[in-house]
Amino acid sequence: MKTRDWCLIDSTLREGEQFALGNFSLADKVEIAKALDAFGVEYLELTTPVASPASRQALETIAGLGLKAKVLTHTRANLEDARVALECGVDGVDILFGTSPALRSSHGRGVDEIIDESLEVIGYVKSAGKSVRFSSEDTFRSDREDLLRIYAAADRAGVDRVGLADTVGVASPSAVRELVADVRAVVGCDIEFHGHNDTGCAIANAFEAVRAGATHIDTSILGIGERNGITPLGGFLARMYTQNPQRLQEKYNLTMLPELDAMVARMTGLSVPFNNYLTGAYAYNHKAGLHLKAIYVNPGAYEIIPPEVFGVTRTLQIGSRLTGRNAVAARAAELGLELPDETVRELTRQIKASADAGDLALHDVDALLRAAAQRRAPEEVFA
Ligand SMILES: CC(=O)SCCNC(=O)CCNC(=O)[C@H](O)C(C)(C)COP(=O)(O)OP(=O)(O)OC[C@H]1O[C@@H](n2cnc3c(N)ncnc32)[C@H](O)[C@@H]1OP(=O)(O)O
Ligand SMILES: O=C(O)CCC(=O)C(=O)O
Ligand SMILES: [Mg+2]
Repeated sequence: MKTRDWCLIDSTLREGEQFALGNFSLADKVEIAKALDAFGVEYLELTTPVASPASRQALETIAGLGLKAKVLTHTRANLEDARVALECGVDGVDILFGTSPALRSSHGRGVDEIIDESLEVIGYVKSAGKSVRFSSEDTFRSDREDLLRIYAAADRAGVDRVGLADTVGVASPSAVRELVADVRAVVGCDIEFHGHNDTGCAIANAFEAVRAGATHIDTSILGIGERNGITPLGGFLARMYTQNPQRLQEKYNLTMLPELDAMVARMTGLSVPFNNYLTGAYAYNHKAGLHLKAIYVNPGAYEIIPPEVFGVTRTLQIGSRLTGRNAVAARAAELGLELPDETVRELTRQIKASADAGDLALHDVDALLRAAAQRRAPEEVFA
């Protein structure tokens, strides 16, 4: 399916800092910013400089690095916050205002006040010649008419982008598709989507947003953010790779992904999750006999994305009770051993029986195969 061109706003340095363990030092932040820039993300979003002295220092430092990626910061719809943001040398300011009943009861503004205060900040940032985005926080629990009125007003005021934020992860892919299409009908500017993963839809929702006309997608490395986080960079790119592999490879240095995931894992003191998209330890592990047979013939049989595209490698787990004779024969061939079919079948039976008490490591499988080959005349073993 043809989609509008889209780009990434990586928010590891803003949403990711809101992750429980996202306590990055200045050196960490600079390392993250440089790595994401080398990867090719188009925008970096950083925490508001009014959050703390170190937040301001990080924003000034990263805005001054001369990166190719544009540096944005995320502020309230508040003139003082915007003024400080501009002082820090950012390329653009992402402002937000909660529009749902739950958030309006927290900040206390009605729709007209939200519009008035936001337009003042939009005008202020535009007059400084910088880009500005308006996002309605908790979009998917907000009244549709209010939302469209607010977005249309922001668009008329010259905002560069409007943002839809699934702040609590309640949206489904069809809800995202419908709302992005409705917003697309009332604004001419770009549309951004920010999706939380509380109900496991963050990647699918970002994907539907793009298909419905969104141009900017928020991600973070490993998906870190408030609670269980947002659309993960790697998982979203895996989804988009299936749509247009060539375009993705042109846009980003995809083989850097394992490095990015490992970097944030190290900085947060966690491991990359075992089942992580693309870079998890077992994301390219093949175990069952039927799978192994097909993989030896054609890896695409059980892989939608070749692992080398994202700089990872596949593992074939041959020493389990689920193994099959084709896998055992293929491993023997890889070792340069030629074994008759009956020997391979017998070895397969042995491996299965042993593995019932625990998987055999590959070197144990290899030892069995070599021992079987040695029991035969050398001239029969090596063709
Ligand atoms: C869904 C999200 O992730 S939104 C982004 C969240 N990011 C952050 O919160 C950044 C880190 N935050 C901070 O460091 C602090 O909250 C600060 C510096 C921004 C503000 O600190 P404080 O002045 O101490 O206020 P506090 O955090 O207690 O309360 C938030 C204030 O902002 C107001 N506010 C909330 N949203 C907005 C908004 N979109 N625009 C303007 N004001 C807002 C609230 O009404 C409240 O002010 P009030 O007490 O006068 O009603
Ligand atoms: O500003 C935005 O679009 C998103 C803010 C945010 O982090 C959220 O609503 O979850
Ligand atoms: Mg968020």
